[in-house]
Amino acid sequence: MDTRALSVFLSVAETLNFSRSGQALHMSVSAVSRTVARLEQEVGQPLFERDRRRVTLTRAGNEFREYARRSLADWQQLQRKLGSGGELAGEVSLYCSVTATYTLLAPILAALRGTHPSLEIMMHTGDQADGIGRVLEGQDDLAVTICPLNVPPRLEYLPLVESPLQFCMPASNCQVRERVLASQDDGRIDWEALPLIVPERGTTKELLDDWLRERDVRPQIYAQVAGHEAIVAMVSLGLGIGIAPQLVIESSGLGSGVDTISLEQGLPSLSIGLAALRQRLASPLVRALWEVAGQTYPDPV
Ligand SMILES: CC(=O)[C@](C)(O)C(=O)O
Repeated sequence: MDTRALSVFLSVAETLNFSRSGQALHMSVSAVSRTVARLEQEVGQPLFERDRRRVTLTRAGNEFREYARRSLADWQQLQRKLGSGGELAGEVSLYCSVTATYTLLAPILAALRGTHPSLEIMMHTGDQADGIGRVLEGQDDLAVTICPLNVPPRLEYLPLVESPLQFCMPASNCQVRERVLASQDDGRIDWEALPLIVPERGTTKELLDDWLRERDVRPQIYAQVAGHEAIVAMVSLGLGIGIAPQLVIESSGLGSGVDTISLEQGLPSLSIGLAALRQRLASPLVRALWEVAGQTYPDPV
């Protein structure tokens, strides 16, 4: 984009004097004339009328002045947005669970501060199960989420880490724990006798439902909860057994409050990663975060 030519034109449109504009722009009069002549060629019409006494704008020149002002203003705005030296600047909105902010995301954001210091993250936290819906509806550019069983075609998914989905029980002595331990001694857990704290919605709920159905277990649901952190918290209080990704159990700060229940045929491992609309990945800002995330976790399996 030849913004220089537009600036020269705007100066002449202002001074209506080629030599005065030349002086102001530190250009020779002939260079100013050549620049204007080139623009007139591109437009296909004269922009100025010149006679020996004065210079005036033609009608096309007046129109072109509006265009040149708009273009230069847009260009300057874009430059400001991109920061000096073409650096990416602007906001990306990201949805994730509280756990994801201080586990998965912490190293990604640290890397971003080095590579793209003017990229700002607008973070929204909540149940990771809502991430896919929020991205599909355009509420957020990106979400950290467990890979859905079926990735919608409009969506791109970038796996970052794997974490096994685990059953967990209270770590301190209580009725629930005693019952789990007693039934474990018999070699099998009586699932129907244990209060179960389960996810309200999302992939982990679907996986648990499948797991229970395959074993013909009709569980006693104690509570349906939004967010794995809430499940772990309730389990640590002795209210029941629950499920959560190992990552959430380990980093909950309540880690010592819950124990994982080891099973021969437990729940499947989960892929946790980033989701975005394909279309949104065309934005350089969204793409930058995506790429830095991929570099931060190069080997997700
Ligand atoms: C998907 C995700 O962000 C976690 C950390 O696994 C979760 O919150 O469940």
